[in-house]
Amino acid sequence: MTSPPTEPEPEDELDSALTTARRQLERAATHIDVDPGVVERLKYPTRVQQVSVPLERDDGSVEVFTGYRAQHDDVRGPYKGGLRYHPDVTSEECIGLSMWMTWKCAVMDLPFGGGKGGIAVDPKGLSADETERLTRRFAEELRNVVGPTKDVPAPDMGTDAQTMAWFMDAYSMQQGETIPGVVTGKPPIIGGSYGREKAPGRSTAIIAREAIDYYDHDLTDTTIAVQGFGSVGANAARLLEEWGATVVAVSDVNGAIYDPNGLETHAIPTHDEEPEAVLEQDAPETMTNEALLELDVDLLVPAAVGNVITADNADAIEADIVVEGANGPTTFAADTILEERDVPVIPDILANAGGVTVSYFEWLQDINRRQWSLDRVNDELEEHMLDAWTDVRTKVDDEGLTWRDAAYVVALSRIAEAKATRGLWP
Ligand SMILES: NC(=O)C1=CN([C@@H]2O[C@H](COP(=O)(O)OP(=O)(O)OC[C@H]3O[C@@H](n4cnc5c(N)ncnc54)[C@H](OP(=O)(O)O)[C@@H]3O)[C@@H](O)[C@H]2O)C=CC1
Ligand SMILES: O=C(O)CCC(=O)C(=O)O
Repeated sequence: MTSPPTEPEPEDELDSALTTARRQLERAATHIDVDPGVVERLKYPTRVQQVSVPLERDDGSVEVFTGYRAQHDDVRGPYKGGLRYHPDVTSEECIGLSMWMTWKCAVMDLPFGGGKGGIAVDPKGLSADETERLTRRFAEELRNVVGPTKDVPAPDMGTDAQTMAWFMDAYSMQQGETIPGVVTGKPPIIGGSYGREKAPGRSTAIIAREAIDYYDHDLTDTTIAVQGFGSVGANAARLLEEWGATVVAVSDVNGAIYDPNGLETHAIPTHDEEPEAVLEQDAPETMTNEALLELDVDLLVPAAVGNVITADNADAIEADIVVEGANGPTTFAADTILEERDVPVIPDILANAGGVTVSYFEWLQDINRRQWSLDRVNDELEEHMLDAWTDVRTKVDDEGLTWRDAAYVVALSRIAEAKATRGLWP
């Protein structure tokens, strides 16, 4: 078994999502009795499909973008995970993110494995028509690797319900029949689930609420800073405010607004409603994203991009609790520093798992051609999140693990047992 590095290493260059995911896996594996062969297999994806996606721009010129779909592991069910449109998308990033999806689905006990993909493109530089053409061509290029029983994409950064609608339509046209279950996160009118869009923010809020209670804080007396005001951050911030917390700071890519008396988060447009609008709102103070992370608040929710809490700023984090809304916001080295400083970090694979959980509900609805009410979705989500929280919390309490190690141990035990039961062929 590999020993985890004990000392944080300097981070001249930040680790890729893949390196971080592998280091987290190796560390977690030291806490359970797991076949080293299983751990070795889990360090690698089953496959990564790389495709060229040509796009005819609105001016008639042609540009070729690179797209990926990483499929990490499917021992527990079809690959599952989002499609990201962002300039920084790479093969390595998709593999790391697909590994996190494998653990996320397992920690939630969903019958899925992990996948992730995307296109290296700035979606803000595309018209709606261009985004549609790009998405349809991407669906065409991925036609052989996706499908309701193979690999089921969903929204992630830079994609949304409309993107999924185009993807589903293109795939259905290729197959000659309507197949809603090829993607989740679609609009409800074509088989999407009510509540999917807000689900990762909702689960982040639910887990934050439980963590606040666990550490003997009172939600109505809690100050919160949220980085990123998109699908995850805005919905988490708004719910936590509805539940009585004081959201003192939120941000978008350009910076943050701060009000020590609390912001009215429902009055601030989300990324979906109006990108880059946060700094235009009335607030007593503005600050950088870096300063937001270092605010002296009870709870910090990084909900934008990866690698924002690093060895360089981990010592300056003043929050009592960190709940990860984004995927991979904390580097491996920063995790170690925060552990030494007794700052609990509730990991992404638990906190933001509401998205994939409601995606699972959507997949069930599509297979059964039934639609659940929003109340049913939210009730079932609450139940699933509390079950997963209890599983992870029990490991924290009984074995003294960090929250991330505990979540990994829950996930890895389920995956390892499934692999042992199915065996390695040939
Ligand atoms: N959508 C989903 O279903 C799920 C998403 N996640 C993860 O949550 C994170 C956010 O995703 P999502 O909410 O969907 O994304 P969105 O695209 O909806 O929103 C992203 C938000 O982050 C802001 N942002 C972008 N770059 C930066 C930056 N460098 N610094 C600070 N803020 C920035 C954007 O600002 P602006 O408006 O100015 O562009 C926007 O407010 C990602 O890590 C994603 O993988 C996790 C689970 C599910
Ligand atoms: O809903 C899904 O299938 C995946 C969402 C996702 O990409 C994530 O949780 O990071």
